[in-house]
Amino acid sequence: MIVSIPASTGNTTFAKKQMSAKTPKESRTVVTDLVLPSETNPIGNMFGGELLARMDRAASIAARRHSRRIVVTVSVNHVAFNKMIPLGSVVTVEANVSRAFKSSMEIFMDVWIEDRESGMRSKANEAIYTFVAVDEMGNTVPVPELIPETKLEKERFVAALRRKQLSLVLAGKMQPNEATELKALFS
Ligand SMILES: CC(=O)SCCNC(=O)CCNC(=O)[C@H](O)C(C)(C)COP(=O)(O)OP(=O)(O)OC[C@H]1O[C@@H](n2cnc3c(N)ncnc32)[C@H](O)[C@@H]1OP(=O)(O)O
Repeated sequence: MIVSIPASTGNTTFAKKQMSAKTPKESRTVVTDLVLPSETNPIGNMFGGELLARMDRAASIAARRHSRRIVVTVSVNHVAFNKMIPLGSVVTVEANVSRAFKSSMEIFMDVWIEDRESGMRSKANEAIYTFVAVDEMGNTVPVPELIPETKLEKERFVAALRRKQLSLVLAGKMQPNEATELKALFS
């Protein structure tokens, strides 16, 4: 997904404010919607592609709120379809920026479904996408730092560098011997 917002007002105070470090809760994005018949497979469960699209939209909003720039999906790093999501389910995608690098942001998504009678939520899926902030010409631009606050945010922040290196190695954009954080796991 590509999301566009006005990139600059030409006002330096505005630009500085855009670049100050932010916490995950400042860009947290929660999207709740039903599963309709047109979004299901022949056995009445939600299509994986529909969920991927919903997650892409939620993640792009979180990345845009964090960076206040145009953001594009550069990589879908991890998706786990752990649980079927039946027709009529109420599905909530919660997207949090887990780490910001120079121009890229890792977005961690937790997907929940809600029991109709009890209202209890259970975790159905999770996914990790990477977005990059760009200008109107498509050139990468810097993003604000992320300051994790909770224990979970701190864990995801630390692991994000390993995931970035793994993603870059798999994409052929980094040599395995340069992936120092990844190698440290095995030493
Ligand atoms: C048709 C479709 O693609 S539909 C999906 C919509 N998305 C798009 O259209 C995006 C298409 N891609 C692009 O325009 C370009 O690849 C860009 C602008 C995203 C990146 O351009 P690049 O020349 O690769 O820039 P560069 O190599 O500097 O990478 C930019 C950042 O992305 C990171 N990155 C690049 N590829 C990956 C990857 N596979 N996994 C994780 N991070 C990645 C880089 O590490 C870098 O991060 P940093 O600046 O935070 O250190």
